[in-house]
Amino acid sequence: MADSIISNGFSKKINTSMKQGNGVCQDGSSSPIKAQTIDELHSLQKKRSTPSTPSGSVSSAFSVITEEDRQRQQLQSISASLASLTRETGPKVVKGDPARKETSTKVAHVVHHQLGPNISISDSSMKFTHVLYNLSPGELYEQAIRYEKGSFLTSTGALATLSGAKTGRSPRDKRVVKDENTEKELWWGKGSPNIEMDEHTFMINRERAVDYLNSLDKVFVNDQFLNWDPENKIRVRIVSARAYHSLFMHNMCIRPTEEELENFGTPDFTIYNSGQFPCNRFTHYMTSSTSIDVSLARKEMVILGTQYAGEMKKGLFSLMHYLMPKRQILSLHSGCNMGKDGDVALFFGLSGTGKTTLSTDHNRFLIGDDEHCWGNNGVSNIEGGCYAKCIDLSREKEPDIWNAIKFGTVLENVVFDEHTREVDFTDKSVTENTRAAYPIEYIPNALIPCVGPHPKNIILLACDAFGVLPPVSKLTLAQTMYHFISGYTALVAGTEDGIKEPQATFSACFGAAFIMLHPTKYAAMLAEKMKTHGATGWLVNTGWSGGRYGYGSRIKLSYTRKIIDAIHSGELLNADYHKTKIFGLEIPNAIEGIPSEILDPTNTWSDKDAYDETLLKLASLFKNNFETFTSYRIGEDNSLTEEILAAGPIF
Ligand SMILES: Nc1ncnc2c1ncn2[C@@H]1O[C@H](COP(=O)(O)OP(=O)(O)OP(=O)(O)O)[C@@H](O)[C@H]1O
Ligand SMILES: O=C([O-])CC(=O)C(=O)O
Ligand SMILES: [Ca+2]
Ligand SMILES: [Mn+2]
Repeated sequence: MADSIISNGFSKKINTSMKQGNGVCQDGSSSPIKAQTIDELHSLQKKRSTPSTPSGSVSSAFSVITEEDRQRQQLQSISASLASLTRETGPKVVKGDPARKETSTKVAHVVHHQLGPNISISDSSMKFTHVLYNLSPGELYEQAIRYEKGSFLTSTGALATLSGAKTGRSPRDKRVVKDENTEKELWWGKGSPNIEMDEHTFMINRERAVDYLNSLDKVFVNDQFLNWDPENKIRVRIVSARAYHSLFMHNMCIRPTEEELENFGTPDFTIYNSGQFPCNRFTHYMTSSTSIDVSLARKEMVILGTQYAGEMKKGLFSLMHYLMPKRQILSLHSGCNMGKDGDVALFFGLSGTGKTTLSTDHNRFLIGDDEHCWGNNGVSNIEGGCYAKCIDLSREKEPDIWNAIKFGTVLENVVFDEHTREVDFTDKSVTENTRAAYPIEYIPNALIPCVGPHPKNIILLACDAFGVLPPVSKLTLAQTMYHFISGYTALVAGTEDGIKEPQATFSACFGAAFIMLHPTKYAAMLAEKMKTHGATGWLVNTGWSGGRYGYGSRIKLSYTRKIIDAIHSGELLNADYHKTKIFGLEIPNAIEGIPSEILDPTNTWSDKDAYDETLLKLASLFKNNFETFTSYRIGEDNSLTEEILAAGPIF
């Protein structure tokens, strides 16, 4: 009797002896533990999480399937995702970490295969693939720290990771299957991000990725959602080999509730991330050891040869750029926030121009920092998280982003102190593209669910390293379209001998790398929506002022924030303006809190000839870039097209 241990692990013996106070000397004043052995103690530590749907016969009157059936269906669905198409059978999948004896012995949920008489059994079809399904951040931290080199806890609790040889996306290795449908539907050829491949080659790469995943002891599977608009939610499954990838997507996609997960069903789209494993250079179409392949017909994406997690995020964004316009919904590479009065602003811009920095605004509600949809009911965020640049991040200038770097956040490619684990955000030793991926609710004034009414202001951000664009200008609808289609920014690329010249980048719709249809399709939708809802367009230069890179300096973030405040408040809508030469931009004469002279670049450049020369140079770059679009029609008739052409630089 005395040593009977009841099933939940509590020892009666210890409990009774404690109550009786039998005079035995006990060390310390705290109450003794309810276990007799170390193993018992450890078993007390972890409470099993209960499924929110009661299992077994109790609920059978209401639920159609039992918990056990549901679990089996879920594993079958995962096995089907991982099926080798040549062997026509899915791997044996089992839930749990293979390193844990308790889980690996419970192999009751093995998927049953119907092996036909002609299908030979191979070694790989005999082994188990352990599935780590929708793990929590805590579980993923442990997996990363134990098994992935370069994973460390930083001083604020964020997980530092290394993305490997690739620290940015590989747009020249992004391929899309061209078949009879996509040949007609998608944008192909010059300027298009869609590099073609045939279906057979896709299958070769898919098989390579799936075989790689099945050769592992364990894979991570995330079932999550895209798009906060409930009517246009997309279910995605991400199969990956690294805890880093699983945690990144946990943060970046919308996290399902327990109930939503139970009813998840078959995903609308699946990513196979075998990024540690290269593609085969002898395979047709391959030009490097990296390939990121999309098949819209199969609703699948395969990643080989790059571990950069942004490929998954932006691969899904490309998918949305295909699916949403089919439903008359515009997909946008933009940040989005909302004021207390419900005024919504969109922030377009290429990488590094300020979408995340400026949409994260302590005085406004954050709807999202990077990817949105604009439909008939308003805007919705596609994602469940934010992806901020971290280089030179400071607590003073960007407090909300700084504070979001805590437990659960993935910190990519940052450098930290070996001992204190404090991150040095100025260190570019690994890359300049250091990043933090965190759930959107880590920003205190995030609006959940992430949806809002129709936008009032459309802010086009350009980081102009030539320093000739004004800090802010008000645009006509035609000018907004011209600059939207141009998608200009200029960054600084270092050359071997140390001379640093600004490099103009034009990327249609401020995200040519992600669009799937011709840019004019998105532009026409934007024009129509801006007209219908009376939105105003603005061009904001978050780049250089007072001279080009090397002479002037980047405009202070605090000034840009004041400019943005004046747009939101309506102050700028009714301000006095004057027009610039060549670009014909309307510059406000004054803005509260900003020295007026900085608003017009003709004041800030000390060398006026250099200014004129640089302005002309940029204008001709715009003109050359726009040439490819002059033959396309935008909107119902030709009038908007002509207006847009006339809204470019004139010289
Ligand atoms: N005046 C300014 N306005 C905006 N950002 C500025 C300014 N000056 C410096 N910055 C810096 O520029 C960077 C803007 O990066 P941000 O993360 O907002 O880019 P993004 O547009 O979201 O790009 P991506 O699509 O790649 O995520 C930040 O590091 C920010 O601190
Ligand atoms: O995709 C990435 O790596 C980062 C990003 O948001 C962009 O480039 O627009
Ligand atoms: Ca961003
Ligand atoms: Mn982006």
